[in-house]
Amino acid sequence: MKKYTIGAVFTPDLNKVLLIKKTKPEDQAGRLNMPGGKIEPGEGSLSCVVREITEEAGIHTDPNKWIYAGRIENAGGGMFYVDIWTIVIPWNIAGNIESMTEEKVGWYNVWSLPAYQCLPNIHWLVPFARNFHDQGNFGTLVFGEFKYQNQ
Ligand SMILES: Nc1nc2c([nH]c(=O)n2[C@H]2C[C@H](O)[C@@H](COP(=O)(O)OP(=O)(O)OP(=O)(O)O)O2)c(=O)[nH]1
Repeated sequence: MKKYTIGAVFTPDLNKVLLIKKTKPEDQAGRLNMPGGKIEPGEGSLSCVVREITEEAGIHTDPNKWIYAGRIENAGGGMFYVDIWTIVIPWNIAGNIESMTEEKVGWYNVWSLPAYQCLPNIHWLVPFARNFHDQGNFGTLVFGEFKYQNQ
């Protein structure tokens, strides 16, 4: 079973999301995704997302501030899952993001994500994750478990 995390990181105004230009795996190369990566043996899902954001964007995030948003997995389960985490970070930390690997990180306007550059499910994962922080939308919060059809 392959286990991954991705982190939806927002600025305090909820207008910008942190995305990374992927170079791997092959099906993601050249496209924008949220930062994240593989959960190491013995590592917790939350620890993984905190570590990956540091490794990829050079910022430390408070583990207590992350919200678990849901999980996407293959239909039937057993092959892989991706845990989705989300956080709002303070402006002074948002201003300090830095690409730590060849995969460049940057802030993107949530209202005008570049259509063809993003992984397809980014277009629903971003508003889904954003909803957890949007006080205007309290009461409509939906938690999820989303399964993909087996290929
Ligand atoms: N948005 C989105 N992300 C996905 C999907 N499937 C999937 O694996 N991911 C994410 C989870 C991981 O962050 C990343 C795949 O891991 P990776 O190739 O970048 O990293 P890796 O396994 O080498 O792990 P690491 O070296 O960064 O720890 O893609 C998906 O369907 N949608």
